[in-house]
Formats: sequence, C-alpha cells, structure tokens
Amino acid sequence: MGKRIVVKIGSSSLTAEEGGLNRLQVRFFADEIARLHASGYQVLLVTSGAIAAGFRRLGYATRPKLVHEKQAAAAVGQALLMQAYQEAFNASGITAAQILLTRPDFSNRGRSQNATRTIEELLKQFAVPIINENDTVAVDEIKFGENDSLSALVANLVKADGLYILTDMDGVYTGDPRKVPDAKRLERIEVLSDELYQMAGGAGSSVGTGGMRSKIEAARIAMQGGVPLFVGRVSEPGDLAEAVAGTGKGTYFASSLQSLSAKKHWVGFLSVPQGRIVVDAGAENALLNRGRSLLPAGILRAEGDFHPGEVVEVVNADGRILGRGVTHYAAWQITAVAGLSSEEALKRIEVPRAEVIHRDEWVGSSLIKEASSHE
Ligand SMILES: Nc1ncnc2c1ncn2[C@@H]1O[C@H](COP(=O)(O)OP(=O)(O)O)[C@@H](O)[C@H]1O
Ligand SMILES: N[C@@H](CCC(=O)OP(=O)(O)O)C(=O)O
Repeated sequence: MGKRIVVKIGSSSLTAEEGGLNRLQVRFFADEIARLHASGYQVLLVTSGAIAAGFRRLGYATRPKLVHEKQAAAAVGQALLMQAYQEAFNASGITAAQILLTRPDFSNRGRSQNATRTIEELLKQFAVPIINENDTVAVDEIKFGENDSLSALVANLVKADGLYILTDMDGVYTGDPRKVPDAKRLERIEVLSDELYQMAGGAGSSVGTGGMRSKIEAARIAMQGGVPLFVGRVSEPGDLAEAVAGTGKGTYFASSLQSLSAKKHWVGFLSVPQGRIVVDAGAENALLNRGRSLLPAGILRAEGDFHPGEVVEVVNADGRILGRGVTHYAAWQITAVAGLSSEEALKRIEVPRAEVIHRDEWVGSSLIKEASSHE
C-alpha cells in the first residue's frame, strides 16, 4: 500500500460503555498516526465517538436513542473529541483540522470537489484532517449513522492508497466472536460473497453502531473505488505501522481489479439522477452491448427538467432502467433533437458535442445492481 491512508477509529475504541471519552486512547491513536506522519505518510482520520463522548455530560444515563437527543449529545461530544485530538496531536507538533461531512457532500459533485480541495490543501500543509459525520444536521433519510461507509467514501474521494478501519475486534470472523466462540478469523478477503454478509453481525457494544455488517459495506465501497482495506485492532504501540506494512492484527480486503474511474464511481453510486432519457432498442443495444455513447438518433424523449452536466437515468420504451450517465444536453435540447442524426442535431442546437451521454460517463444498471444487491 502507498503513502496516503485513511484511518477510521470507531466509538468502541475511544469511549466506554457508560459514556465519556477515553483520553488515553485518543492520545494512543494520535501517537500511532504521528509515527506514520513522521515517516512521510499523509493520514486522514475518520473518527466516531461524538455521541458516546457527549451523552453523559448532557445528563443522559445511557446512549440516547432518539435522533434529536443523539444530535444534542454529538454537539457536545464533537467539541470534546476535537479538543482531545488537538491536544494529543499538538504533543507531536501536528496540526489537526476538523471536517464535518454529510452524505450530500459526496453525492453533489460541486460539494465533493470543494471538500477535496480543502482536504488537499490541509495535506499539503502537513495537517491531519479529522473527519466525522455532521451529526447535528444529518437527518434520518441521509444519515450514515455509522462511520464505516463514510470512511470508505472519504478514501475514494481522496484516492487513498489504503483504508484502515480500526475496531475492538482483531478482524472479520466467520461469526460474531461474542456469540460464536469457535468463529475463525478470515485473514484475507478477495470477494464479498453472500456468505460473508451473513457472517457479519451488528455492533458489539452499546457504543458501537454498525458492527461488522457496516464494515463489509464499507469494504464494498472501497473495493469498488480501488482502495484496499484493513479491518482490525490496533492496541499496542507500533500496531498501526504493522497494519500498514501488511502484518497487522486483522483482515485484509483486496481492492477490486476492475475498479471504476472516480468519475464513473460518482455517476454510478453517489449521484442523484435529475431526470430520465427514454431510448429506442437500437440505442439500448449500443449502450449495453457495444460500449457506445448515446447519440440523439436513438432517443425517444426526455422526462423531467435537467441541465447539462447533471446525471440522468436512461430507460427503454418499457420503462426498464438501463443505467445512468452525465448528460451534455438540457432536457429541452433533447426534446428539440430526439431521433435526429448527430449532424442534424448539431445544426439545430448549440451543444459542445454530438454525444448526449459519453460512454466514459455512463454506468450500466447491471453494475449498479450487482453492487447494491446487498444493501
Ligand atoms: N463476523 C464478525 N467478525 C468480527 N466481529 C463481528 C462479526 N459480527 C459482528 N461483530 C461485532 O462487530 C463489533 C465491531 O463493530 P462496532 O461495535 O460497530 O465497533 P466500532 O465502534 O469500532 O465501529 C465487534 O465488537 C463484534 O462484536
Ligand atoms: N458520528 C457518530 C458515529 C456513531 C458511531 O458509533 O459510529 P461507529 O463507532 O463507527 O459504529 C459519532 O461520532 O458519534
């Protein structure tokens, strides 16, 4: 693995069941990261723990269950968490920076580009970006809830060379070791099988959230982004360096060989389609079987109001979704030229090129379905 890494630390590693932050643990992880930083690694830290760190201070006896209570606890705990990291990193002369993200920050290309630019600048200045979900504003429908998926999206966003998900278990087992005592550790995972999803259970403690299930989901996202991943435990000085060296206490996941380009990954998995283009059988065949771009000649009509640069779904006349891609035409422009030859279309409207969706910005639905069949 290379030199830019994302390290994710779960609530279970930073806080106690009864709530409150374990400052010794924060210091320990900061020292582990500082060690790598000193040897030239760019490290991004995705940290959980805000809710667990804050709920007791706010007067709740146990980790709250209601959304607004969790949000209030996170508002208190996030400040405590950052304060602890600032202190711990300061001791090694490292500047820590807080970044709070929500799902739309990944699905909106403009926002994700802004986040990337900020992160790149921080790394250029040798700072360590410390990332968490922006819990106080994330509403239920768009919430990650756990930080495993968030860390995988961050790893893809910054094109990390590796993602290290640190937890209280030394890897992925054939069953939850808390419940299945003879479960065996899996050293290396190449393919995310259905069986694996069944082996992965929920959280192990009252402070953890996603359990192994959400770590497998994170693996899916990272593998598709071409980022290799480690899930395991870092408990002794030097353990993180060992994990990075490939000899850590945990499970290694290979990155998918056929990883998608960052653009295709965004189109297929992060974008929100803004409308539909209905195509004829010829265009369907060209897109699905011949790896071609979509031209005006194969289009029957546009549905919805979309603009150039937005992602649209492409469907056939029966309404079957064929895939999605970035449109270079606005909906009204498609209406003006649907069914025409490229030459004729370019005479009638002003567009930079004839392709309505270029094949490099197209992801077929079989790929999207295959990836989301486990969701
Ligand atoms: N197949 C499995 N292998 C290992 N751990 C598992 C498995 N299934 C469920 N778990 C549970 O997942 C827990 C780690 O996830 P979680 O509690 O969410 O921690 P974190 O806060 O670090 O994200 C472990 O403590 C373990 O009990
Ligand atoms: N954003 C939340 C994360 C919640 C959580 O417990 O996540 P995780 O430990 O990754 O399962 C927090 O900081 O409390």
